[in-house]
Formats: sequence, C-alpha cells, structure tokens
Amino acid sequence: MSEESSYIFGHFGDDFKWGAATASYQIEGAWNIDGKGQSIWDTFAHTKGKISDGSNGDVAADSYNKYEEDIQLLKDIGVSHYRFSFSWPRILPNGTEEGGLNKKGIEFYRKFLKSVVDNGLVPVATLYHWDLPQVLQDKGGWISQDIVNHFVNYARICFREFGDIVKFWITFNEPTVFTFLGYGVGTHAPGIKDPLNSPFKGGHNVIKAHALTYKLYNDEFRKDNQGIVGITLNSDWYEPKDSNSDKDKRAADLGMQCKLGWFANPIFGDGDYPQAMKVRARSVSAMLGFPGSFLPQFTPKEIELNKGSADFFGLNYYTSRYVSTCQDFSEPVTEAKVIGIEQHSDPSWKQGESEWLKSVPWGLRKLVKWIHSNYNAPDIYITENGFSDKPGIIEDTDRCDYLKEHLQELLKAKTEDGVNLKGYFVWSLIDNFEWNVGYLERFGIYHVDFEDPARKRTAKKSATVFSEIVKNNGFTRN
Ligand SMILES: CCCCCCCCCCCCC/C=C/[C@@H](O)[C@@H](N)CO[C@@H]1O[C@H](CO)[C@@H](O)[C@H](O)[C@H]1O
Repeated sequence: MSEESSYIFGHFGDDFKWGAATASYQIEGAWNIDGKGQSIWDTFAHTKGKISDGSNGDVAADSYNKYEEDIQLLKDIGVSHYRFSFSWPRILPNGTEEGGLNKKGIEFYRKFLKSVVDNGLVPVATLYHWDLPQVLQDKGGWISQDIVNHFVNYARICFREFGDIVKFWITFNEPTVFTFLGYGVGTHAPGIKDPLNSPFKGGHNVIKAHALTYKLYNDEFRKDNQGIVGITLNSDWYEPKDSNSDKDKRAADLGMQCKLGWFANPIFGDGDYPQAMKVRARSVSAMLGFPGSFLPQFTPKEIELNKGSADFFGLNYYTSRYVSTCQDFSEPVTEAKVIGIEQHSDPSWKQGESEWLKSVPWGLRKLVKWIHSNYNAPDIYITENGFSDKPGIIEDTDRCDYLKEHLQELLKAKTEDGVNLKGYFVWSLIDNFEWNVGYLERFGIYHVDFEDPARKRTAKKSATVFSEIVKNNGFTRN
C-alpha cells in the first residue's frame, strides 16, 4: 500500500507566497476585553466537560496584547504573508451593526494591521474561523436562514473598515468542519448533535453567504480596493484501499465528492452539489425514513451565483486515508458512515499527537492534482498544513520532517504536474488553543508557555527548518 517518493531540488517560482497562519479564538485571548461580545467558543469552552483539559481561550497566547511579538516572529522566519482571522464578536458584539459597532474592536484590528504592513508583511484575513457571536447562535446560528444576511453585513463592515489595507480575503475557514462537528456530532461549538440534517442546512447557508459576499466585493469594493476573495476548504485525500478494486475506487471518489466537493463543487464546479453526493444523501434519507433528502436544493439563480464565486482556492491539508465501501449505519453516526465509506490507515504513517493526523505527504500532491483537474485549474493557496505533537517539545523533529516532506510533494505538484500553486501557509505560527482538546496538542513552529503569564514564545527547530525552505524558496543543493 505504500507510495513511492523521491527527493527533488528546485524552487517554487518568483510569485510564490510564503506565510504562517493563526485564528482569532485560538490565539487572541482578551475574550471579554474592550467591548468584545461573547462567541459560541467562549460559551462552549466555559461549559464543563466540553474541552479535554478543561481549558479555554480566555487568554490563549494573549496575542491581543502580544501581536507585535508575533509579527516579529513572522519576520524572523522570513515569510511575507500573515494569515489571521477577525473575531466577529470583537467587531460586532451583538452580531449586527444595528446591535452596535465596537469601536475599540475596529481600532484594535486597524492598529494590528498597521503594524503588519509597517513591518513589510501582507495581511491575509479570514472573516470566519468559527467564533460566531453567541447572540446569533441564540437565534439559530448557521441553521437559520437569517444568518446569510448577517454574515454579508459583517463582511461589508470588514471590507469597509479594513479594505484599504487588506487585499487578500478568505470568507470561511473549513465549513465542513464547523458545520459537521458543530451542528452534527457536537464536539465543536455550539455542540449540537444532529448528524443528518443540521450540518447540511448550515452548509447551505454558508455557501449562500459566501457567494453573496463575493458578489458584494465585486459590486461595491473591488474597483477601489483591488483585492482577491476566496474560501478555505479542507480535505483528506481518499485513496482506494485496493487500487485494483472498482468498488474501492468508487468509494474513494464518493469520499472526495462528499468531503471536498460538498463546498468545492458549488463554488469551483458547476454551481451545485456533486451528483454523487446528492444520490448518497437521497439514499441515506430513504434508509432512515427522512422525507426527500437531508441535502437542501439550490435554486437556478443561486447556482449561477455560486458558480465561480472565488478568485482562488484555499486548501487546508493535514492527512489522507485509504478507503473501501461500507454500509454500516450503526450508532454513533460518523462522517464516514454518512458518506458510506470505511477509512483505513497504514501503520507506517507517522502518527501526530492528534488521533486523526497521520503524515501522508503524497496525499497532498494527489489532492492538489485532483483539484486542478476537477475544478479547471484554479490558483491554489495551501492556507494550512502542519503537524501536532505533545506540549513542550522544542526539538520537534517529526514536525520538521512533516513540513519538508509535504513541501517536497508540493514542489513536484507545481513543477512536474503543472498545478497552479501560488502559496503556502504553515499551521501554525505559534502554539494555540486546539479547539475541543485545549492545549494538549501543539501545532506551533514557536512554542508558547501557557503556564507563564507573559506567554513566552520560543522558536522550535521547525521554525529554523521552515525558514530555510522559505529563504531558498524551495530546496536547493548546498
Ligand atoms: C452525504 C454527504 C456526507 C458528507 C459528510 C462530510 C463530513 C465532513 C466531516 C468533517 C470532519 C472533519 C474532522 C477533521 C478535522 C481536521 O481536519 C481539522 N481539525 C483541521 O482544522 C484546522 O486545523 C488545525 C489543526 O487541527 C486547527 O487548529 C485549525 O483551526 C483548523 O482550521
């Protein structure tokens, strides 16, 4: 089952962008400071039993106060771009402008952005990295149709307040994850368990909100601000368990269509959900006595709006799976059971500290090639890629190997396969709050001491290894 790989030398090209990524709830802290409203992650993490180590993001890496230091770290590793996210409730504590704009929140982000650009870095802003204002969740959150306009209005405020500085926008981070884990299995905020209905209703609203936000930028901001707007989707690569089995090949394709295609096909494909996903949703619905399909339908007008609503494809990649077919639908309902597949891994794959994360570099090359050929060769930015280990490791050899090996595969995809790869952002710049597992799994190339009130940052070995690749813009012979 192993895949051959070879080491190559070469560079990514002059226009390739290097960066590091973070997200507001995971690093900022200051959860109730300077007028910030409560987010669903504040509520969730403050609820006993939801986070493995009982922690929360109240202080996190304290980047609200230490962002200048973070910017210095970015300069130290030599990247040109910083991917961060705006906290919606820091800007709109009650979710909407009518509920009051938080001037201090706007001032904070303008100060932060000024420092980013004054230091010669390019800001890449994610509008939504999962911290929905709690007030909006109380009105139904992503399941409510009203959220579409609320999001577009929030986006308008960000374009208006920050569009002179921010030219690189990502509407959503990983919608499959926040809809399925947040509204399906309930391990993420807001903790709703309804695997066969709510994630798909929520996802439908996310796609509509994304497409309308893209239109908004085109109609009202693009001419003056000259920026780009895209979305970040995540996917594992699904490889047939037996490459000679047609059944396994179909299972792997179904996995790709349901996981990546769910959001990619409407935006980068024909404007609608993938046919295979629609068929699967109808058959699962029939099996469970759900009338029609749990997958909502777009109107022809919505399909037109969805189609082509991104200037680039943001991709987060962490791991891959071998896949075979599976008809088991016993409790608990998992993502794989909904899709109708069984997932397998190879014992030789290096295991991260996160149970779901195994290092499979060749999967990334196959994934970007798949995107290239299925969605008409879009510009692709790897907006996240990284490896987890235990707290406290500074000599993080496994992460160094992971980054080098994944960048090797990307170099092959770019130089040998002709994939339009435009940039790479490591996840993450610094150790941070890793959602439902708190601080037990670390992804930073800089260590953060969460016991220290000063949240001291220390470079790990991977910071040096990564910065060397950035400096060489690839892999050179010494
Ligand atoms: C009939 C159709 C059925 C479709 C069903 C599809 C179900 C999709 C379920 C998705 C669940 C995915 C769980 C995987 C999660 C990881 O990839 C995720 N943790 C990655 O998140 C990003 O990575 C960082 C490290 O975990 C994280 O800190 C960052 O904030 C995330 O952006």
